[in-house]
Amino acid sequence: MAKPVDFGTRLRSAMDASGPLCVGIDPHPALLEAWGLPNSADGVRSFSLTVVEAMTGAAAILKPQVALFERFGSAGFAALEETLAAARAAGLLTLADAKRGDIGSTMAAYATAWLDDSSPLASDAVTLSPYLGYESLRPAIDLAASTGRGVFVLGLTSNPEGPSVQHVGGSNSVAKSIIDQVTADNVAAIDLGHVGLVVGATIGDAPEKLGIDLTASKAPLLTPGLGAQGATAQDIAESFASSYGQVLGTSSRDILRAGPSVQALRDKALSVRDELLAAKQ
Ligand SMILES: O=C(O)c1cc(=O)[nH]c(=O)n1[C@@H]1O[C@H](COP(=O)(O)O)[C@@H](O)[C@H]1O
Repeated sequence: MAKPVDFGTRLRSAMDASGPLCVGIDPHPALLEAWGLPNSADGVRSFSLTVVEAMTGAAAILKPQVALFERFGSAGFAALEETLAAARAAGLLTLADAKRGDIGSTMAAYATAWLDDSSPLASDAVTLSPYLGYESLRPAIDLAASTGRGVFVLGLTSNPEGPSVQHVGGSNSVAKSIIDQVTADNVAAIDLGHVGLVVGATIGDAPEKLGIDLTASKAPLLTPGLGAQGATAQDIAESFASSYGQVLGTSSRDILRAGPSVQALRDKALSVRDELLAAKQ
């Protein structure tokens, strides 16, 4: 069988075609209510399919937040499967925000669930938590490589509690050690590698303070924190500087609040995308 095109190449093509934007599908109860939808699996399905329709051609990738589907059990997972299938049919990449991380043998099962062609939940990429040690993620990193998919490993997260773990060690910080290992996994990539990093839009000068070189990592950089958590495209441009070309700006509530009108959602996403493009230095 022909080797699949690698994730970094597929993501770069999508970013070139539609802009450097990832739209989160986070069907929170308050958003469902604002959209006039029930707080149920049916409501979540309708919400998510509307986002897929609105974002076709306006975003490079969609990021369904798995917990907001999972809360409805099997019916919620069915809605997630339908959402992933609709995105695929529309030519949109998908990033399952599941934040998985476990001992290697269990990690292999998580990898199969989110990254194997045979799984109904197969996505183009999945978010991973490296707290059990970066190498414990190996089954997912390797399966992603062999199936043309990607992973996004938490590096410097957007929440205020993140530094209490990630900055520990100063110039030899926990975050730097994770990012160094991502860099090693992406070494053969020409442009973007298949191992992405989650680096919040809210991190300020943390990379500089911690001596972290995001550019050398060749990682696609997912930057939550834009919009609802207070960060702007300009903040991202300042924090990321020479790695800005790797940035995939991501926003959920700030864009989703424009719904339920498909046109209003699309217009809002396009304006966030244009701000990201304009902030490029
Ligand atoms: O991995 C993530 O997506 C993530 C990492 C992080 O550091 N911060 C963060 O906010 N996220 C997710 O990104 C989304 C942000 O949502 P908004 O704040 O509504 O834009 C949520 O789904 C979070 O779970």
